[in-house]
Amino acid sequence: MQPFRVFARWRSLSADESGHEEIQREITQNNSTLSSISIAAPFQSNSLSNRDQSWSSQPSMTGIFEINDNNETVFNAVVASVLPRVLQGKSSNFFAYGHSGSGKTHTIIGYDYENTENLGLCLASARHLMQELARVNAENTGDQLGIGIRLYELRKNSAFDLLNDHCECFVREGPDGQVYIRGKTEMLKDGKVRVRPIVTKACWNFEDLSRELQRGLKLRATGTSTVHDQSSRTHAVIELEIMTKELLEARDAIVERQSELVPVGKYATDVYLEEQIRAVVLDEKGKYVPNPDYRVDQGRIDAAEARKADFEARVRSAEEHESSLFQSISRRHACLGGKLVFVDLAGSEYYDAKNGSRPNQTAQEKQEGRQINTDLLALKEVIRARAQKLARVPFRSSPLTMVLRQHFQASSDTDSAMILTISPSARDSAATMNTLKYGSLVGVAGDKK
Ligand SMILES: Nc1ncnc2c1ncn2[C@@H]1O[C@H](COP(=O)(O)OP(=O)(O)OP(=O)(O)O)[C@@H](O)[C@H]1O
Repeated sequence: MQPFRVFARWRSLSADESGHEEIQREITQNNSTLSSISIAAPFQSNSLSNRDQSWSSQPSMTGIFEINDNNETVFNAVVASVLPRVLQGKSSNFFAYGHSGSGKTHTIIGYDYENTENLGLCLASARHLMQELARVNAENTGDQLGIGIRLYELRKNSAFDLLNDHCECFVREGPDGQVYIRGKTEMLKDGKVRVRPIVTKACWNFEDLSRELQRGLKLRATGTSTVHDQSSRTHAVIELEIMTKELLEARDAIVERQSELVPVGKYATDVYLEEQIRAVVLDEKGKYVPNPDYRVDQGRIDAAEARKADFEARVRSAEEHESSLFQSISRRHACLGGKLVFVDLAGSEYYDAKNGSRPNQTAQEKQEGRQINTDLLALKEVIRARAQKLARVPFRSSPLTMVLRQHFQASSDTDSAMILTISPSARDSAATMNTLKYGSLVGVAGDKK
């Protein structure tokens, strides 16, 4: 079986492309279950050099969807088979990769929320999971299972929380090696401090979840100025996790305890530094020497450290409570913690290592373009390293792979997939070919041992 499944999806010509010449394409089913795509660009296309006028991918595609295939067909082929595993508490990741306007959002979320056959992969999955959870909930009177949704867009080192007013959060690796996405430290009205992570909204039925998602996506649009182009300049991440109210509360309690620890930890550091500074003076040669008139108040340092240790213990106790609660609920419901992660990647037009940045870009756009290239290259390398079972997987290479690390580590690659969204318009030949080249490299990664 292919270590990481790659699919390609041709979208139909849009209204303003009607009359455009289409890319000539051919699919070859190889001896394995994998297919390859050959494309021959029309000769009047001036977007390709002669060298690039025809090209064949390696056998790397698990499936290829044609323009008449709707979202339901894609869902059935790509995601439906992993849902039973998610209902066993496992995780899977799905990526949409393609240039701006090629159909990533159409595939991941969909634009028609009313017709089930048009729901994107994320909403269709949520609908199926909610149906299953409703059946389980009806049979038991104790735990009520639902889906926690997180929705954020990633740009450089920041994540913008679309379920929390587009609040900016930062991607950081903690001393424990885990990656955290946290907002700025906020001072609340009651004087308490809070360090917000990305918000998880608990939903108990499909309609609520769909509404939350739509509300968040509107923020994505209004949080930017030139909507279409901007949406391609961020990676949108949607996480769906099966959970209960108690579990969510236990996780909120951890955040609360961690927030309480922040000022206490800072005070302990300040006290230590203050004491060390008072304990030295500058001599006539400008060197720091011990201050004969001051003795470090070790008692003050110890008291601050003891208080910090106390608050650290409170965090650990909240974490232990969450962990034991998780274990006890999952003994009753194996689906707890089952997770699906969908990533609508930034436009692949930025991934053009050979030709560099696009014309007419501002300095900021160029810098963002470079970051997106780094992210997309890093993602390919992570998938390749995992498929080849290398000892070192380069998760730290970019903020995107840092954020996705926990999801990759929790999931099996054979249950994850990338969908390459491609336009059949000859005008987009170069972009389409770049997308196919990238996907082909991802798809054959496991064979290059
Ligand atoms: N397979 C498809 N069938 C029908 N229409 C499609 C398909 N794919 C995309 N479209 C339409 O094409 C347009 C652009 O698609 P979409 O917004 O999904 O592109 P995108 O890749 O997400 O763009 P961006 O990266 O700029 O956000 C939309 O109007 C969408 O409805």
